[in-house]
Amino acid sequence: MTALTAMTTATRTTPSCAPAPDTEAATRAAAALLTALGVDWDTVHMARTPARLAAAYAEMLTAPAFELTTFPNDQGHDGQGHDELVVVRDIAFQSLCEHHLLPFVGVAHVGYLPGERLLGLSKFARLVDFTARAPQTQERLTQQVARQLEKHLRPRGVGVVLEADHSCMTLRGARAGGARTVTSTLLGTLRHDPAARAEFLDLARPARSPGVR
Ligand SMILES: Nc1nc2c(ncn2[C@@H]2O[C@H](COP(=O)(O)OP(=O)(O)OP(=O)(O)O)[C@@H](O)[C@H]2O)c(=O)[nH]1
Ligand SMILES: [Zn+2]
Repeated sequence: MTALTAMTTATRTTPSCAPAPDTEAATRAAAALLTALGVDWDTVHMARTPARLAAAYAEMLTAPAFELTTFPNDQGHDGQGHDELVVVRDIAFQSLCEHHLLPFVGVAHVGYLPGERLLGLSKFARLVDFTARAPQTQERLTQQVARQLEKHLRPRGVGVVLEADHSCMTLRGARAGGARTVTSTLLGTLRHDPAARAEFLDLARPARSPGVR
């Protein structure tokens, strides 16, 4: 099958989006919050700060729609398709912890053992970004990315590893600067087959500083 044919037989799925934010109401609320916190924002320099704050949160909470394009997995040797792991490492993401609405920022390593469908490579990053733009916990974000891949690709296995710095834990509160949280969700063969699990986790191994074992 040619690449062109594969394109024409790709299936596309547009994930559903949250309703558009009411930026005027958010701006009024941001002004009230700053006032309640004792911040004198009604100055030449800060007059637009409530609007900027509202816009910043609206941007961080609004997921851009995209199409989750998949292709038939029939282009390998003898039309057998690709039957080994596909892993996209180091996908930068940012989200907001649902407890403090402060950012947690890190990288995602996402992979799968293909079945009948292959995913367009850019869609790993789009799916992570789409899922991250909401009040989240790292655990739920990890699981939601994995479940979306399972639902749309019906692969033999899925693996997702996220590493992130939570600013609610590093910039305030515990002030555990440098602490990094690692979460994983493994499904199908990657969960149950020890060799496949080990191979995926090796490929998705959290980055280590030079000299750290
Ligand atoms: N499991 C999990 N916890 C998170 C995540 N993001 C933030 N938290 C935690 O949510 C908890 C909220 O705890 P609370 O005691 O209600 O909030 P708090 O008084 O501000 O707690 P401190 O952060 O310890 O000062 C904190 O322990 C946060 O570190 C996440 O993605 N997953
Ligand atoms: Zn938090």
